[in-house]
Amino acid sequence: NQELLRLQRDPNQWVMPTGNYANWRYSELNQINRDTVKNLRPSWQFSTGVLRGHEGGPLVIGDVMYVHTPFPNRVFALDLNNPGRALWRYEPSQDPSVIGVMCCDTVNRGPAYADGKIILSQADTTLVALDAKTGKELWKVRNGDPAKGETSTMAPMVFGDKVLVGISGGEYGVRGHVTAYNLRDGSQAWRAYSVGTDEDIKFDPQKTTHMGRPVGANSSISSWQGDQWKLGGGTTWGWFSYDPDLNLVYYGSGNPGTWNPTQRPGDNKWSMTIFARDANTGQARWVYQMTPHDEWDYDGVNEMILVDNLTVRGQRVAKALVHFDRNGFAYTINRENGQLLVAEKFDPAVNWASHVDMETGRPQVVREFSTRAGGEDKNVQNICPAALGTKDQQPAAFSPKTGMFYVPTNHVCMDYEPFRVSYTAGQPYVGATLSMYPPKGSDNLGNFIAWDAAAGKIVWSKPERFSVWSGALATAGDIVFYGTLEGHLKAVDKRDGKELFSYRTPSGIIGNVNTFSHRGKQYVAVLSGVGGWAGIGMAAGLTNDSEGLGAVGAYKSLSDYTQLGGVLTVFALPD
Ligand SMILES: O=C(O)c1cc(C(=O)O)c2c(n1)C(=O)C(=O)c1cc(C(=O)O)[nH]c1-2
Repeated sequence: NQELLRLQRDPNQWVMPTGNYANWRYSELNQINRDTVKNLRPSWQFSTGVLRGHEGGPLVIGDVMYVHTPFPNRVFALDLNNPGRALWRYEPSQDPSVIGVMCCDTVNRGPAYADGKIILSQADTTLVALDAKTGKELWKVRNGDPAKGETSTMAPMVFGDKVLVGISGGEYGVRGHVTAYNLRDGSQAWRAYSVGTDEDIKFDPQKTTHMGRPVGANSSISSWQGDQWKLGGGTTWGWFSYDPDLNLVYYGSGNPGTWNPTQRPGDNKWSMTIFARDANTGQARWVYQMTPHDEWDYDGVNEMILVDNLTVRGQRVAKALVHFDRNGFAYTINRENGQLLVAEKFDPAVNWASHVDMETGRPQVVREFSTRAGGEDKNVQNICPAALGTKDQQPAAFSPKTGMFYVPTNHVCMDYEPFRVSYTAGQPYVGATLSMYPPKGSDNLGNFIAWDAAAGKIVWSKPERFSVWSGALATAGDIVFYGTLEGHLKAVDKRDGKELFSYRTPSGIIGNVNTFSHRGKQYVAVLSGVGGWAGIGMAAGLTNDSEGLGAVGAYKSLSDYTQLGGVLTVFALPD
């Protein structure tokens, strides 16, 4: 989209949830920097009136800030010339029964902006375009059916004249897809499934490649038993990135249907897969399946960060993609052709696989931590990472100034007991009982790390009491921001992770930090409002340790530090 290509270069604005098409979450602004950040103060705050987990962050277009909420998915257009005053408010009417089929809290990762429209993907899968000036509905379309467990939490993205959106419901046997709608009127342009026939998944058996080779005919269906692919999962609830020169969009697919691996033999393609698709047609150029035949719920949906000119073991790579997967491996890939360059653990605790075979691309699974090796109803213990991964949806930041990645991570292990389930539409299709805890010898559940994607190495690591469930922001001020589940907004030195600033906001932070400037002054904005999978105990009022798929027990003490409540805080330096 020409307008977005232009606007994403303007550091005064924040025009898409990911910062730019490459998912950098980086800003050239440097008024707030290593020396001045200690003076940062809240400038104004805004309560959203919604209690559950607030993911994503506000967009800033010109003089207007657009703030969204979890279900019921309110949107506020706030006037930056009169901070906190709403120019308009929008609240869709949605059947609240959708709340019951959202796996991991009622979160929403933010709307998209393009061509004078704000595009929101509601929990009930309605995609609605609003007039950015007035908040009036311009068009809306239904992308899925909550009665079958299809919901939405993700941020849509606009490419050219289309808006692309995915779907949630991997815990309900939903077959994932991404769908492009025409920005003009909401009519459907194309839809590509993660699993299914070559036509459904938009693969060309001869031209679409995996590890450099054509995938061949029926690559997905032949990797499933019988009709199981129809409940195959591979939902698409994470982030999109886009390379305008290659005209390719990148994203990952989630877990295969049912968490009980014994019930679904085969590689379960193309769940747990990175896709590179043509933005005009949806046709797949290349794919890479990170976790064939998943046994741990390591959804592959985390963001793909696009960087240029990396030198990996002496080889110059003009166009690379870096991805921190739930499975604990960080991948560096040639984004033109899908060639695997680096796959290394980004938490030393990761134990389910010894390494990734660089010839086949397959992780080498350690038998002791295979959840199917002992059959059903066997409790496999001390698997690291836990199902919520070494990193979940919380996005990392990239600084072109340092060439480093700044990654919010989880440091959590699990016991996993698979059991047999049968499918009923709209009912959980999980088939595993979990408990979660920190790795042996650790008492912290998270780390904030800096990562070198060419070498595949941690540069520094800063422990946090809880998982870092918020998205990072790197700036030209030589600092990196992130939020903690206790509710602190922190700024650290990009060189060594040394804490330079910490401020306690009213609730735990699972939102993504961003920055903008208005009338010559730099601001930093973040949503507080604890929740998400890590905070599901508090968000949904669950108290039994095994509830929330095992997250309730692990994060039990969170309520000693924070309480629910959505608040936007905007920070600035004193005049
Ligand atoms: O399979 C799915 O469709 C699906 C959807 C979502 C979601 O939409 O939020 C999550 C997950 N899976 C998931 O596995 C997960 O760890 C997770 C964490 C969160 C969150 O926002 O904290 N959502 C989701």
